[in-house]
Amino acid sequence: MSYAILGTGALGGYYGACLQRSGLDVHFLLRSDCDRVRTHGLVIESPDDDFTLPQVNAYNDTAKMPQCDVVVVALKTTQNHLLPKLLPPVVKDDGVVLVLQNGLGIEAEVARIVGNNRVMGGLCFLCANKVGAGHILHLDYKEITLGEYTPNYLAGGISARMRQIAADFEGAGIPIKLAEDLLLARWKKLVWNIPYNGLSVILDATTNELMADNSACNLVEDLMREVVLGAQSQERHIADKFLVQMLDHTVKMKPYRTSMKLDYDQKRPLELEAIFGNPLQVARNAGVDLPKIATLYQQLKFLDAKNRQANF
Ligand SMILES: NC(=O)C1=CN([C@@H]2O[C@H](COP(=O)(O)OP(=O)(O)OC[C@H]3O[C@@H](n4cnc5c(N)ncnc54)[C@H](OP(=O)(O)O)[C@@H]3O)[C@@H](O)[C@H]2O)C=CC1
Ligand SMILES: CC(C)(CO)C(=O)C(=O)O
Repeated sequence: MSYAILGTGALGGYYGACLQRSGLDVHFLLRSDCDRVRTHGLVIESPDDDFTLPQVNAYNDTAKMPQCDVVVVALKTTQNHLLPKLLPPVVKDDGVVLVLQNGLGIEAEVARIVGNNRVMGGLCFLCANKVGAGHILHLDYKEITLGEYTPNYLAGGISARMRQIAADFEGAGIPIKLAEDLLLARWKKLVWNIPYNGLSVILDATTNELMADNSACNLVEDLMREVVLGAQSQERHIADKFLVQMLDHTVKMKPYRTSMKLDYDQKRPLELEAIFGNPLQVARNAGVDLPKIATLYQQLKFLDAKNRQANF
């Protein structure tokens, strides 16, 4: 299958480069780095092994890209207002859009653009940063959980095309899990993203600093429990042992500045609606308030606005 990568930053650059290295036909959409990457290619630094792709198919416009079987959305969700223009030229009629972004409800937005049958979601447990033009630093982890999108997020089961995409990624060295229920998988990812992304900004802390402090750790757990309530409001159940696993995982993780903290430090817009606003809204629509998450969201909105004003 052919792959289009929309947004060749940390996540798109890393996975796209792995796919190309494994021999697949990959096409990269870039913004500021396009000229540089067209002439010098992509550089990946990774604890697994460093590699360079001296030549890649680089574009600055999806209208110039070939139509692809799998179109990976790897922009920040703050750029998703561009998707109605970016997606239609690049997805084959029988192709699929694979949303690899963090957050909730994005597949439904994409389905409104390309149709209900052409959307899949993926949750990436990856720690990677873009450190220069066409230069990606992969720090830790890389597993992706794939799930089919269906209208209203009913459990979509395991499809043949999920298996095909999984085989391509696995062939490129990326471990894949297949989820029968994308919505459950998305809420499970929020168990990590809501506390750690939010608190890393509010408390100006790395993951290890949060885990080393009792009161911060208690707050992480309280927030995780509210995410579980949010999931319950959508009839999705997350067991306590999953929370324990996430806490454990984070203690063992290399000290990490979350993607939201990196955005904040670089005065880029924060992915607040996808990670906080949408989950709060769907829970509220089901009659469930999540007060600690709502407080975190309000504080983050303030800091995000102030941070970006200071940018001008
Ligand atoms: N990084 C990680 O380890 C993880 C990230 N995620 C999620 O993945 C998503 C992507 O994050 P991440 O890769 O870190 O973000 P990055 O900012 O590193 O990458 C996004 C890329 O999109 C490019 N871009 C933005 N607008 C356009 C446009 N109009 N046309 C072409 N390219 C554009 C940016 O270009 P430019 O360089 O010019 O700004 C940037 O390189 C987010 O939802 C994030 O939450 C999830 C798990 C882990
Ligand atoms: C869980 C983690 C660290 C990696 O996937 C992440 O999603 C983030 O930093 O936003």
